[in-house]
Amino acid sequence: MTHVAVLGAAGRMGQAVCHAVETASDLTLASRLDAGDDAATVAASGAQVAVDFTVPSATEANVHALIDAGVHAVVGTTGWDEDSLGRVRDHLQAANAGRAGAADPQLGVLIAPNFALSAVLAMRFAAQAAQYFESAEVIELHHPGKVDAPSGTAVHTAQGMAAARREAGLAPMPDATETALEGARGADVDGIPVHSVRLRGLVAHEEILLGNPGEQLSIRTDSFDRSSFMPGVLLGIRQIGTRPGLTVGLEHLLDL
Ligand SMILES: NC(=O)C1=CN([C@@H]2O[C@H](COP(=O)(O)OP(=O)(O)OC[C@H]3O[C@@H](n4cnc5c(N)ncnc54)[C@H](OP(=O)(O)O)[C@@H]3O)[C@@H](O)[C@H]2O)C=CC1
Ligand SMILES: O=C(O)C1=N[C@H](C(=O)O)C[C@H](O)C1
Repeated sequence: MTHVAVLGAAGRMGQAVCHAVETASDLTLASRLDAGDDAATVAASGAQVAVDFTVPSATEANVHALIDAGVHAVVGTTGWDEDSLGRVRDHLQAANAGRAGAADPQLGVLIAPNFALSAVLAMRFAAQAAQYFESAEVIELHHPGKVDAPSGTAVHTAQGMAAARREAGLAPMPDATETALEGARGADVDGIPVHSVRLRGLVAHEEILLGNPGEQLSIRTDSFDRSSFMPGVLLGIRQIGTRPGLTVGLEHLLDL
């Protein structure tokens, strides 16, 4: 039986994760934490794994506190960049070196921009397709309660496509626009325009558009309900104990 703590338990994702953990026969919900609670206290609740769906401003400090407390972490919160990921990687390396040969397990942290299978596949397909098209843009569409823009998924998608374009030696995308209003062409993520829509009724959606003369490829992922993220979160909880160090992206846990 794996004991699980949930950080951000009262939030939209936190509530769904608590329910998923409570209904899984191999997991026990050890503690629920929210704003004002100290992440270091999860070890006292007996949790071996903590799940973080909080806010971008809190998640990195939570993860460092969890590493210090000797608890594996599964993180869906957005806001990570190369610097913050590097700090977690270094912290884990030092912590695990200190635990080498000890009875305590080596610690793992999984940080995934998106836990939905459709989104993970969309990102993979977009990176595969990117080198074959002159033009590429990303449109992400979310519920209006979302605190950040662009979405972590859109940033990860655009970065993967930009890397594939660079490796293939593609020229910058054609774009003769003289922008009259700032923002009209979206945010620039490694040269790929990313557009953010916030609309009541939506949950989490993304469309990747790739264009060539006379043709277009559209790749679309829709999370109509937060249940779409739960199989990925549960997979992360079940596997993180056997994956020491930092893993970024659910694709590494899937047989894709
Ligand atoms: N990777 C993925 O698949 C997914 C990622 N996300 C991401 O997950 C994050 C949460 O999303 P969502 O659930 O919609 O957001 P919510 O705003 O609904 O929930 C966030 C919760 O975290 C709480 N919180 C804030 N600070 C802390 C802290 N220091 N410690 C513990 N809890 C804290 C908030 O409490 P209070 O309101 O009192 O401040 C709130 O209850 C976002 O970054 C979102 O982008 C969302 C869906 C899927
Ligand atoms: O805030 C959300 O809702 C979501 N956030 C993540 C993101 O920013 O990519 C994942 C998903 O899109 C839902």
